[in-house]
This record gives sequence, structure tokens and C-alpha cells, in this order.
Amino acid sequence: MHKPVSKSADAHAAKVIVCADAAAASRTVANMIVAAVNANPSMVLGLATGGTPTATYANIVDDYRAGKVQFKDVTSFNLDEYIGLSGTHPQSFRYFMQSELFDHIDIDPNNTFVPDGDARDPDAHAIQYEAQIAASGGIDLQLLGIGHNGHIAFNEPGASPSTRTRVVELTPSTIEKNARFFASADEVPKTAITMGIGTILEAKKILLLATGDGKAEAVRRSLQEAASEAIPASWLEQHPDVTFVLDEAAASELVR
Ligand SMILES: O=P(O)(O)OC[C@H]1O[C@](O)(CO)[C@@H](O)[C@@H]1O
Repeated sequence: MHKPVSKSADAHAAKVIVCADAAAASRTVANMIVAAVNANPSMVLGLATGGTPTATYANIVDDYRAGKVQFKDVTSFNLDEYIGLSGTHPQSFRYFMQSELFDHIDIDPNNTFVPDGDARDPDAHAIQYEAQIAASGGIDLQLLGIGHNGHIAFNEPGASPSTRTRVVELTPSTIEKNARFFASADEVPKTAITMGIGTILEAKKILLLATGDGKAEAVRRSLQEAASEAIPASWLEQHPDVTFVLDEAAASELVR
């Protein structure tokens, strides 16, 4: 049991699943996604990038190859993309999704949506992206990671729960953390297009995967402090169907 310490009376308690290690947490999330697709083969999936979900995607590819699931009628929307990187740039989130998941399953490429980091008018593109999500009928299941500073997608501290898909500036700490994927911090784009917190909160169901002790404080503050702009993931308390899937390390600061 995890006590929702200091949460407001109208907060929804997230479900929390603690797994022995990152591999088990990744497999748990893959199983949940595969089960959801099998229950609704034409579902709309919200997908995340970053280091955290790579093992989950590898597990999903394994299940696809084993004939346990098909994606031919699934539509996907990714959370975010760096501005200035085209989809062929190896550090773009479009490239990541192709190489980690889409190129290995039967999803229709026309039904995979990632914000276009190369859009001529990123503000207009963000509005169009929202319209595309709405036209799809909305996201059925949204996968999230969490940043060390509590960000979800690229909604950095300061983001309100009413934010929509838009252009944002990345914080120096996020740029520094993500520099590990680039040759140097100087190469990390300073701006991105991201779904807003309000956009994310409209998903019917939300799964947040966090692994490693570097995420322990952000996880604890999200689950056990009053929601505030200081920790964007804390706004998830406003959603009635959120599950945090953690490894022991990411769960290690929770008051149990
Ligand atoms: O999984 P990582 O690499 O720790 O990243 C944390 C979060 O930051 C992002 O990279 C920013 O969107 C997310 O993709 C991810 O959920």
C-alpha cells in the first residue's frame, strides 16, 4: 500500500505496481499494452520516447513476432518532438519510434503520428496535431515516462493542467540529461513541440513507467505531494485511471 500523503481530498489515487527490476516493469507495461490492443484492435495508442520505454517496445516486438498481437488497425500519437530535427535525424523521436517499434510491427505508417520537428510553422502544427488527435476519437491508452524534474512529455515545471499541444522551451536540466543521446549538450535542441498536460489528461487511461533511483524523488512527489506546477506529473491526480509501473528503485522513496 502507498499512502497518498498530502494529496487533496478530490485527488484520484493512482494505482501503483512495483516490480522487482526494470526488466520486469518493462514486461508488465508491454503486457498491458498488448492486452489493450487485443481487446480493442483499432485503438488509439499514445506513445512515449526516452531511455525508459525501449525495453517495453522490444517486448512488444517480441510479442508481435510470436503472433500474440497485431497493430494493423492501431493508430498512434507520440507525445513530443524536438524542434529542428527532421524524422531522419537519429536523435529525433520519429527516428526513435521507427527504429524501436514501428519498423518491426505491422502498424500502418500513415496511422503513426509524431509531431513534425521540421514543421515550417510549429505553432500551427501543434494546433493541427491536437485536431488530429480529436479526429481519431481521442487517445485510449497513453504511455508516459517521467523526467527527473517531474516532467511528462516535454511539459516542464511551470506547466499548468490546462496546457495543450504547443511549442515549449526545454529547461537546462532536461537539456543536460538528454545530452547523453547527443554528441554534446550544445547539440540538444532548446525547444520542442509537446502534447499539453490537458491533452494527456484527456486520454482514457494512462500508464506511467519509471525505473531507476534517479526517478525516485519525482515519483514520490508526483504520487504523494499536493499537485502543483513544480512537478508536472503530479497533475495526473486529476485523472481517474492512472497506473504507475515502477521498479523497486523508482519506488524507493515512496512512503508505504
Ligand atoms: O526515459 P528518460 O530517458 O529518462 O526520459 C524521461 C522523459 O523525458 C522525455 O525524454 C521527454 O519527453 C520523455 O520521452 C521521457 O518520458
